[in-house]
Amino acid sequence: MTEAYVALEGGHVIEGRGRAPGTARGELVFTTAYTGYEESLTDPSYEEQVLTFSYPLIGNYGVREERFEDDRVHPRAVLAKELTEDVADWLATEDVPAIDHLDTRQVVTDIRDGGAMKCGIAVGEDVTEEDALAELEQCKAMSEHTDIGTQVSVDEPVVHGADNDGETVALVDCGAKGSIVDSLIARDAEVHVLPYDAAVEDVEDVDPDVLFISNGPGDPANYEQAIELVREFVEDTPVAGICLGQQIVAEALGGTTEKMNFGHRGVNQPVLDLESGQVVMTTQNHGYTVDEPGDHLEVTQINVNDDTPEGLDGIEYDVLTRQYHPEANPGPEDTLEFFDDVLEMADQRAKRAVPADD
Ligand SMILES: NC(=O)CC[C@H](N)C(=O)O
Repeated sequence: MTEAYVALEGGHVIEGRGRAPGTARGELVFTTAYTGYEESLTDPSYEEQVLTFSYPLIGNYGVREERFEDDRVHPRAVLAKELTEDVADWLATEDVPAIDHLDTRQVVTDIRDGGAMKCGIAVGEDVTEEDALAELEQCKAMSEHTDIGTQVSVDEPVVHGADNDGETVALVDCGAKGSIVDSLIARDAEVHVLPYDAAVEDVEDVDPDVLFISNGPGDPANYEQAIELVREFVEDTPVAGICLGQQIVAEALGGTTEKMNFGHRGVNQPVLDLESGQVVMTTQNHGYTVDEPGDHLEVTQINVNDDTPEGLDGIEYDVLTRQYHPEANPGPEDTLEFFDDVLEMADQRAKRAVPADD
């Protein structure tokens, strides 16, 4: 019989039904997303995390590659109340341990009370509680994954939309979701995807209209090179960022970030635009947040639930960032116009740089 154990920080072990074998460890988090499991499971931002779905049935519309955000599953393991055969088989093929028939309400309550925590997972014919505890023992805190970018980034620059006539984007790939690239290409941008540790010269070679910092896993403070790029280019080049990108931009420009208790992960996080007064529903997946924006950035959007910064604008620089995922996938498409706004910012800047001949 397949055994399946989750060892929680503090040593409490819970038992479930094994659906995909293996051992794993990671930061235990939950998402309230009720659809979009293929997109969430292939989102590189979940690297080094163990993902619990709070929605009880996961997999009821199958598994289709065209909905993937990357070419592999990123969470180290998956927990749910009920996983369908399709999803369990997919995770087994990907060597990602999966457990269901757990009381996920209790797991979510534990995370809400204790914060995102370390955990150890063991699933297999003859694994024991001790195997899960041994994984927990070796589990690192998220901030200790100091070079996590190397696990999720391209190794070499890749160009998408080379025939496009629009803005040239240098996208620093800290674990970019495919939909971010797709959203830019769909707006006629030429997208140069650069490694997370790209040098200043690599960006200069692209000569971009906008420097765009992607989403990605882990602690923003560990992306020192991307922070440096923002500092280096922000005076002369518009800068944009999504999720980790917003945090990196804040770190670069005198702001601060902090770890949240259990973060925001779901597809119905309400965000208020402070200027228009409009509230939109957003997709989110983050465990860190901007604390202080610093003197060069202004908070333009906030989370309705806890007032954390959701959008930043540059005060004297051309900067536009979002903490949520405007590209959706999964989730509501209320915020896709962020990409239009970023490309418009780049276009306006280019026009200012080359005064019209009259
Ligand atoms: N989706 C993301 O980019 C996540 C950003 C960062 N790793 C966080 O957890 O806050």
